[in-house]
Amino acid sequence: MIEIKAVSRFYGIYKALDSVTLDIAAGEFFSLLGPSGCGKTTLLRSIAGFDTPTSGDIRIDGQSAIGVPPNRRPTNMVFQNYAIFPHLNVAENVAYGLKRLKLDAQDERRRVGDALDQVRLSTLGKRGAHELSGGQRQRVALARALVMRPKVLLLDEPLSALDKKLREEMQVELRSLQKAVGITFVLVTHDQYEALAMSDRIAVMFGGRIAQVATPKEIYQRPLTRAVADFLGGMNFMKARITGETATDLSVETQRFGAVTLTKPPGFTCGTSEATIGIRPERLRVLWDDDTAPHAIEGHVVDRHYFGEITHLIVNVPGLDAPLSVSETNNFGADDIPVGAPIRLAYDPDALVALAD
Ligand SMILES: Nc1ncnc2c1ncn2[C@@H]1O[C@H](COP(=O)(O)OP(=O)(O)OP(=O)(O)O)[C@@H](O)[C@H]1O
Repeated sequence: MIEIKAVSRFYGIYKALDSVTLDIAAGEFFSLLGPSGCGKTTLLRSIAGFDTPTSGDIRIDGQSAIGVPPNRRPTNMVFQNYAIFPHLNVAENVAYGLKRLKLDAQDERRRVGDALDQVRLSTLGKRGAHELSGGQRQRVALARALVMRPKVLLLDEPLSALDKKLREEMQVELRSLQKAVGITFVLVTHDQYEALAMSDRIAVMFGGRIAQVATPKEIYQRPLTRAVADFLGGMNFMKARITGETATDLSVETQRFGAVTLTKPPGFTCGTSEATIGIRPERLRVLWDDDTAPHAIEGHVVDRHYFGEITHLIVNVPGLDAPLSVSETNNFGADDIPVGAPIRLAYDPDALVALAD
């Protein structure tokens, strides 16, 4: 549906996009995720036609979009600071973009009604724009884009102005809206949880480049680089000695996690004697009383942070460069483990990943 081929964008000598190549499928909910300044908005604006790549090609629905103005593309964009007109009511706001299509009044009414239904605002058509909550205003902005019946909806941090609870509700709503309308959504966000919760696939970007493209589960559980692992959540990083290497695998020996064979990440520099490996904090499980596990390590709790449903334990393990971070649910009393207590942690060797730098 959208083919991005070797797209670069220079601002003077600054490279905001560095040879980005990416395919987004029809009907996909695709997220561009990365820290501020990584180039994700520039890429989205290039798909919309508000920015022009310095080199490379963007094809939408099989046709090159380079040189095609935004209003001639089968795309529509929902901006971060969604401008809705304060002097128009909800239905008039939604109808605004349709005026240039010069539809007959009945057609126009039907399309506005459909768009309001899609965002569950059909009872609020007559409301003034200033009489709406943040979530309702966001839905008006979505309806304004959907009423144009685009093949691709581009969303630039659409939920960032909403408070946490409403944002989480809107994430669920946006996801089901996308499934219901069946069109391609491309979302820009710097919030990893938002990307994980909503997307079919995520591209993680750093410094104008794509670091990894994968499903939420794969990118969280199998990050290819240290930076991707770190951006997507907590990760315990460790150095491991390389004892064997094939085209696809890396055998390593670690101080406390023993000898393991891991998938070699593409881009891993061969010929080094050390690798970085990682394990997510929730993949370390507290062993209580007489519990046993095929793989376990021992240490002492040096700090504890309470987060309601979970507790983070910081565990010192002799022989490791840094204490381990452990995320445990509070169902069994992890929030009561005293600082200083000895602790045993179970893990599954499959949870270890080798990471390229
Ligand atoms: N018009 C411009 N002129 C010069 N530099 C620009 C321009 N627009 C963007 N940049 C630079 O290009 C880089 C990428 O910007 P972009 O807005 O795409 O980042 P982003 O990942 O979307 O960040 P944010 O989340 O903060 O919006 C940034 O370093 C930014 O300063």
